[in-house]
This record gives sequence, structure tokens and C-alpha cells, in this order.
Amino acid sequence: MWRRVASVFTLLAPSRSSVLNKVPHNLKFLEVFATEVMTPTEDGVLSKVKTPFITFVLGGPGSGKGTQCLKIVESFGFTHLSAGDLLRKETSTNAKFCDMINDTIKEGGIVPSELTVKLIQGAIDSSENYKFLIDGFPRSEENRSAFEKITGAEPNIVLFFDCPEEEMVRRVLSRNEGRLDDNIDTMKKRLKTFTALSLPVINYYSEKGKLLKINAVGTEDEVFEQVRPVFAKYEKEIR
Ligand SMILES: Nc1ncnc2c1ncn2[C@@H]1O[C@H](COP(=O)(O)OP(=O)(O)OP(=O)(O)O)[C@@H](O)[C@H]1O
Ligand SMILES: Nc1ccn([C@H]2C[C@H](O)[C@@H](COP(=O)(O)O)O2)c(=O)n1
Ligand SMILES: [Mg+2]
Repeated sequence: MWRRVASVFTLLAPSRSSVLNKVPHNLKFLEVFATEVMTPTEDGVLSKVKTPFITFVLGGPGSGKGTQCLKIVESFGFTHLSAGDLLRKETSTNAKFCDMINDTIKEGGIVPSELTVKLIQGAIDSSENYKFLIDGFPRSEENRSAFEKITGAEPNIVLFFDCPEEEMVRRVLSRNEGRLDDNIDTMKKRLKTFTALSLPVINYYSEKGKLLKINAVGTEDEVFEQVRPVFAKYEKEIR
């Protein structure tokens, strides 16, 4: 019997009552790519629970992360969680943080990690899916460590869309979606933030052997032809 994935965080946080506690050998789910685990239901019957498969999707502003995520969703059935979209949505539902989020976005900065992780955590917990694309996160070492600390989880894989600055600027300035940050002044600041704060995270995952670098130059379909085999390789874990 299949059950929806339990909260990724109740699965992973060892301090709470969690399925993790019932897995032998102290293996971390996300490191062993297990996709199911036997866990007792309230009536004591063992049932299979799908375990989460997390992909972080990184790249500079306008490198095409969101565009490629939509294609991955179509082909591989992931749930797409864009950290930027979650923050923008929060500005219309949470008056307390509205100005802070908008100001940070306009200034090309990074919103305090605790809030962003909370939004991602909430979105994962309320999803019926077990495979997630977390787009535009982590954007700093602080983001990364907050996610690990709060959730106890790590990504299975990390995609990095590598794009020259001139191309990112061209794409952002012709995006035309009415975003607060699609202007040259904010874009210059975002590129500085990317170099100073996001590249170290990309290097971190590269050193851990989790980074898959994609050349983001080319048509959307050409770029996706590099992305497709990445997920095809993990077919067993994500089907
Ligand atoms: N391969 C491509 N070639 C040309 N234009 C592209 C390509 N991929 C995406 N675009 C366009 O570039 C713009 C930026 O793409 P997208 O929104 O996917 O980038 P992003 O990495 O999510 O950016 P951000 O970090 O600002 O959210 C969009 O208008 C999109 O249609
Ligand atoms: N981890 C994140 C992700 C996004 N933001 C803020 C700052 C970004 O410039 C903006 C837009 O994000 P995008 O849609 O381009 O992914 O949202 C952040 O503070 N922290
Ligand atoms: Mg985007």
C-alpha cells in the first residue's frame, strides 16, 4: 500500500518522532536515494512511504532556471518550488514582511533565511508529491546552512545553469513579466550578490560531487536536452 510522502521534515529530523528513527544503520534517506521505506501506521500495519527526492536548481539571475524547471515538471512530474515566487506570494498575504521582502528584492539582496526556509518547508509539507525542484535556493551559505539545520535534509542533486552575464542581462531586461527586479540597476546588484554569495554555494556542492553543470546558452530546447539525461539517470528513484 502506498501512502503520500510523510512530511519530509518529520521523515528527516531525528529529534522528532520520525520514520528516520526506524531506518536501520542510521542511513540518511537523501544520501542513499532510497525511495520507499516500511513504516507502521497507527493500527500497526506496515506500509510503504515514498521518501523525498530534492533537487536544488541554481544559476544567476535570468539564467533560465524557472524555464527549465517547467520542462522538468512536464517530463518528470516534479513539483516546482521557486523561492522567489514563494517570497513574492508572501508579499500579498503577509503584511508584516511585505515591505522587507520587496525592499530586499529591489536592492538585489537576500531575504533572511529563516523566512525562506519556512516557506519552502510549508510548501513541501502541503504537497502530495515526493520529488521537488527547489529553484533559486540556496542563494547563500546562510541559506544552505539554515535549510540543513531547520530541516535536517540535503539535496539529492544540484543543477547549476551556467550562463554568461551579458546573456543573463539580455534575458532579464526582455522578460516583461512586471517584476520589481527586472531593471538594469537591480540586475547589476543581483549579479554582484550572485558572485559574492551564491557562487560559494555552487562551489560547495561541486566539491561534494553533487553539482551538475548545464551550459545555459542555446535555445530552451537545446538546454533541456542537457537536463533530460540527468533525470533519466535517476529514473528508479523518481518514478
Ligand atoms: N535558453 C533560453 N534562451 C533565450 N531566452 C531564454 C532561455 N531560457 C529562458 N529564457 C528567457 O529568459 C528570461 C529569464 O528566464 P527565467 O525566468 O527562466 O530565468 P531565471 O533563472 O528563473 O531568472 P530569475 O533568477 O531572475 O528568476 C525569460 O524571459 C525566459 O523566457
Ligand atoms: N533564496 C532566495 C531566493 C530569492 N530571494 C529573493 C531575492 C531574489 O533576487 C528574488 C527573486 O528570486 P528569483 O525569482 O529570481 O529566484 O527573491 C531570496 O531572498 N532568497
Ligand atoms: Mg526564476
